[in-house]
Amino acid sequence: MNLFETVTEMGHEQVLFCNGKDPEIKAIIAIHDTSLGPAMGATRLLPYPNEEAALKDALRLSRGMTYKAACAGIPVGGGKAVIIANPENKTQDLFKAYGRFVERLNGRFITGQDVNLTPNDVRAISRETRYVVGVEERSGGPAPVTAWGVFLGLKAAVKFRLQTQDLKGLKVAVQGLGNVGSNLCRHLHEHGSQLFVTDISKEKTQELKRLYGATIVEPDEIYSLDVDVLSPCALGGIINSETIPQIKASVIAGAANNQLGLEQIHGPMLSAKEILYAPDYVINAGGLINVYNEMIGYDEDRAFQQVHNIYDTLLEIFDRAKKQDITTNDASKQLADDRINRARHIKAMAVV
Ligand SMILES: NC(=O)C1=CN([C@@H]2O[C@H](COP(=O)(O)OP(=O)(O)OC[C@H]3O[C@@H](n4cnc5c(N)ncnc54)[C@H](O)[C@@H]3O)[C@@H](O)[C@H]2O)C=CC1
Ligand SMILES: O=C(O)CCC(=O)C(=O)O
Repeated sequence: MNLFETVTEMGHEQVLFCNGKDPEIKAIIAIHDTSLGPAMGATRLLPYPNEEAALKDALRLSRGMTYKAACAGIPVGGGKAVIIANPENKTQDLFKAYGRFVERLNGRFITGQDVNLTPNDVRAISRETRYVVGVEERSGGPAPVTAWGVFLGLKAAVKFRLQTQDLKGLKVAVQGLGNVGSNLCRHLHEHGSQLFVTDISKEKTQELKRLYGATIVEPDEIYSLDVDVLSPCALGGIINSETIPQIKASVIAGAANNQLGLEQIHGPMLSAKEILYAPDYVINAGGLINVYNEMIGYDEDRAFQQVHNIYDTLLEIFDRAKKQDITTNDASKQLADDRINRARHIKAMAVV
């Protein structure tokens, strides 16, 4: 990878390689754009196959955070961090060392809990830095709010594509029954939808069957189900050249970040199949909205009100895509770019 060419092309302001020996730490903090405010983005920990994969993840996720904040109308920028480690080897000292790197950025980057971090790990980071959000004691953790936003976004997509507001009897396939996916299933069940679920954890699928009468399917069967909606709530990159031909759902609306393998190839492939894709960083903005509210003084009513806007924002994006005959992903980028450029313009005017 040609590093400077890549970050220039993607528009990153800064990429920080955090390296330490005692305790051993390898982490990457990517700050994409701070035009709207300090960069916000949670930290994930994964045993990446190589350093390039970790860097690519950090770069793409942080860019997604810039678009997420802009589309949600939240005055923060986009950042994200990855720690390269096996979850089995994580220690409180590792997170404290990581927290010191975050602190040294002096508020340019504010982080929280993503894949493989627990509330306890976030607490360890917060011992070394003020710039942490998503602490359970303050706002209850972001996942329930994210799930509510995904539920509203799914409703908007169903309204636009299937011309109905009624979710009763709607067949929804949910991939990943973690913190977000399980809460989403609860909302869908309460609205009478029929659930088809998968997870690599048998315990989680059994629990959803017990609670909501969900039909359990194997992980590789989830794409080809004859359902109305496919809701990816596990991993990124799962909408790709291999899975798109299998998909029978006419709506994709889920929480996972970076769902499209390659945006410029797989976005148009979905359009060609008339599958309506709810851009991930728009529909899953509830977590960011929640932690932003925590940062400015938590008010649950205000946070939920801001999450409600996801419904209208998605309808606006679907409409824009239809009118201009572009992908929904490109339409959401347009919306984000408009807002970011306006903020840059106002800043430039203030300097003159
Ligand atoms: N937690 C939040 O507030 C937010 C989460 N997201 C994204 O939403 C997704 C889900 O987040 P969480 O629920 O918090 O994560 P989680 O870690 O609680 O849940 C993920 C679930 O996916 C399952 N899974 C992993 N690989 C799978 C596979 N191949 N097939 C089926 N299931 C598989 C895991 O066993 C786990 O149950 C992630 O991509 C995350 O980045 C995005 C915005 C905010
Ligand atoms: O939890 C955070 O710090 C912001 C939310 C986030 O990282 C995400 O939406 O992926």
